[in-house]
Parts: sequence; structure tokens; C-alpha cells
Amino acid sequence: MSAVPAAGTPAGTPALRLRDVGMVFGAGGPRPVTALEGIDLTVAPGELVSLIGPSGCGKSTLLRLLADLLVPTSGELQVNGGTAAQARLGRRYGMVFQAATLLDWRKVAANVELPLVIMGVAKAERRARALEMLRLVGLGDFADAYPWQLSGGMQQRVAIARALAFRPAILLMDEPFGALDEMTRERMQAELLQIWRDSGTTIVFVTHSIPEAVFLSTRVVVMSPRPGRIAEVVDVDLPRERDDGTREEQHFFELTTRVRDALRHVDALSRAAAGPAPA
Ligand SMILES: Nc1ncnc2c1ncn2[C@@H]1O[C@H](COP(=O)(O)OP(=O)(O)OP(=O)(O)O)[C@@H](O)[C@H]1O
Repeated sequence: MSAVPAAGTPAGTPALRLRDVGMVFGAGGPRPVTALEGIDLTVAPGELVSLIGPSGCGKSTLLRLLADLLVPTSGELQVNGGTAAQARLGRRYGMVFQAATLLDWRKVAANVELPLVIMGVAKAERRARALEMLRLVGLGDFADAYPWQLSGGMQQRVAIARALAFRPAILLMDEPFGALDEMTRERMQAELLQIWRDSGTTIVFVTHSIPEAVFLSTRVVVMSPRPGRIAEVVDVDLPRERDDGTREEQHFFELTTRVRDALRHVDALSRAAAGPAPA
């Protein structure tokens, strides 16, 4: 399976390009909240970029802007050289959230087929693609199970299969493994990397976990709060083939330390901006 580039997109066009993007909630009202300010970021096709930062720094807001669920109040945002709205209407996005949000009364394959039903894909092709995606996430034998018969990790794999079923060029993932136990989480990370390498999909991944960000990403974007900005971008110069041994490597440790230091710096700055703690 490979992600289909947008028709007519010239070679070299970034998957995502943000120029001085800002987002103010309640602009013009009595209590505007500046969630994002001056965001500059370019993501090449096939990259896997993680967003990490303290709670409230605007990670989910940024993801929602990319998905065209919100419109920036300033700056310019391009997806595959077009607008986010064009990308949404062209079904360029797949989305995965912390909760798998499966329909309990539909079997696993029927859940994966749902976006294809909405797109009007013929029944036989729908079924074939759903089974292909379920095999990709290691659930080929569970097509006829109901979601409530699966573990949390398996349900999340179904959600990933569903997001990949219409071959999105861009996969947006908001803490997709946040609710899983540590071992399942590490297994899911390895599976996601495999899917990413096989599919060529561009992925933007929100996480609170430093090792998860480094293990998965080509770059880690460290964000600072109030207002949300990009504080630092850490290039993850590990080979794309990664496994459990990668987590034990000296360079992996150095990269996690670099991200941790950036987050500490962000934390110190936001504490200083908040002023002294009340006596
Ligand atoms: N619909 C909204 N209306 C008003 N303010 C909002 C809205 N959505 C988000 N915000 C504010 O924007 C800021 C960024 O929120 P956002 O959810 O993007 O942060 P986050 O980094 O994803 O946080 P977390 O890590 O806790 O999920 C916060 O101050 C939040 O209160």
C-alpha cells in the first residue's frame, strides 16, 4: 500500500507548510485565548513529526488546524500545496485519537469500512481494503469480531486500520497510545513504524512521552505554552529501521536527553513568565 499524492502536486511540494500561523480563540471577545503564535513548520512527504510540550501548549489545536477542523486566525497553512479545506474535501487525512471511537455494534471489518461507505466505495472493494488494512495492523483474524471483544491495544489498531483504509496522504494522531500499558505501547510504536515505512504516509503525532517521540520520529517539535510556539526542533538522525534494540543505544539516549533539556528550558521559561508562586 502506498499513500497517493494529491493529483497534480509538483514534486518537492511539502506535505505541510505553516507560515507564521496563529490561533486565537474568542478573538474580539472579552477573554481571547492565544493558543498558537508564529508557528513556522515545513514537513516533507513521508516524514513522521512528533509534537511534544506541556499541557495547553497548543498541540491538539495545531493538529486541528492541519485537519481543517479549525481555521487559523493568522498566517498561512498549506497541505500538499493547497489549502487544508481542499485536503479535507479530497480526503487526504486520516485521524486517530486517544480513544479508538469504534462502533460497538459493527464488527471490526465493518468499522474499518465505514469511511469507505461514506466515500461510496463499492462493497467488494471496501471489504478487500478493510481486510488488507487489518492484516497490516496484525488483526487479519479479527475481521468478524466485535470491538468489545478486543483489548485496548487491538481496538487502537482497528482505529489505525480505519484511518489508513482510504489511503490518506497524511495521518494525524493525537496521543493514540496514551491510554495503553507500557509494553503494549512499545509494541504499537514498532507496528506504527512498520506501517509508516510500508505506506509512505506523512504522520504528525502528538505525544507526552519523550522516548515515544524519539523512537517514532524523523523530527521532534518541542512546543512552549502561553502562547503556544515552537521552542526547538530536534532532528532524530536514527535510521528509519528501528527496533527494541534502538531504545538501548547511546544515541537514542542522547536524543531523549536533548528533548528533555528543551522541555526543561520551556518549563523554566513558563514558570518565570508566570511570576513567583504566592506565599
Ligand atoms: N475551543 C476552544 N476555546 C477556547 N480555548 C481553547 C479551545 N481549545 C483549546 N483552547 C485553549 O488553547 C490552548 C491550547 O489547547 P490545546 O488543547 O491545543 O493544548 P494541548 O497542548 O493539546 O494540551 P494537552 O497536552 O493538555 O492535550 C489552551 O489554553 C486551551 O485552553
